[in-house]
Amino acid sequence: MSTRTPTIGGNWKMNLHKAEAIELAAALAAKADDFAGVEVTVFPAFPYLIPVADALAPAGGKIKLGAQDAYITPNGAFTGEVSLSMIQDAGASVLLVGHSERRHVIGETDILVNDKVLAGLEAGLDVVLAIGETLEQRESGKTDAINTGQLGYGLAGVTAEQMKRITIAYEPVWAIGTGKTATPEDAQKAHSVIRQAVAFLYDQGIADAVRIQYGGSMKPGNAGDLLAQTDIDGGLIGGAALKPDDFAGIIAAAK
Ligand SMILES: O=C(CO)COP(=O)(O)O
Repeated sequence: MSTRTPTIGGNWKMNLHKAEAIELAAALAAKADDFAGVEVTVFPAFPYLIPVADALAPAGGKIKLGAQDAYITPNGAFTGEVSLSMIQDAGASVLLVGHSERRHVIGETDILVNDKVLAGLEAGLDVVLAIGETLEQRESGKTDAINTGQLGYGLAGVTAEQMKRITIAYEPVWAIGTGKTATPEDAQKAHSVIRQAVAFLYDQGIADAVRIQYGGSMKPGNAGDLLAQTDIDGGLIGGAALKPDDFAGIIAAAK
């Protein structure tokens, strides 16, 4: 049995306006005692980091605040970007990097993803590194090559000590927002390969300790079977994280 603490993230993406974000955060804060034993993080859109931090305050740190992205350099002339120190100032302690929507829609490269991982760690944040293959890559047999490649690029330069602050999110792109979930067996296979790759890059102890979350149409109804897999240590949730009962149901499944 794994000693890894399950970790469930709610990636709100570009959803919810201020009142809705506060309402959801307050509803989760009210349930925070039920989340004992599971690390829970929410990732609101940038403008709402501060009001969400305030709404989470009654949970006394039991729900972490994360940012969906940040730029790599200190404050300066970078129009439209948000710095690491700004997200920290707003209350975030976790940084999500390399989400497929940033890789495939916004066009972030492996090099920029790696720069963000290193800068986030350097700033003292915990970092969630998201990786995952597209449908075309899966159908052409490249799933493991893509995942291990994105993993290796993403972690380049990350020290063994810093690996304690890394969580990996395996999110098959074809399962995100589509209602198509990877089968527990397929997800387990991918997670196992990712863990072996961490052992290859670092050592077995680090591979055994790192948490690997699954993301892609995880819901209360399928979370139990996915989270029961040996190498699935949690979930990164999109759509179902916008509804407090669904998100709490997934957290309950992670216990
Ligand atoms: O992209 C995801 C989380 O980062 C998953 O999104 P869905 O749960 O909506 O498929």
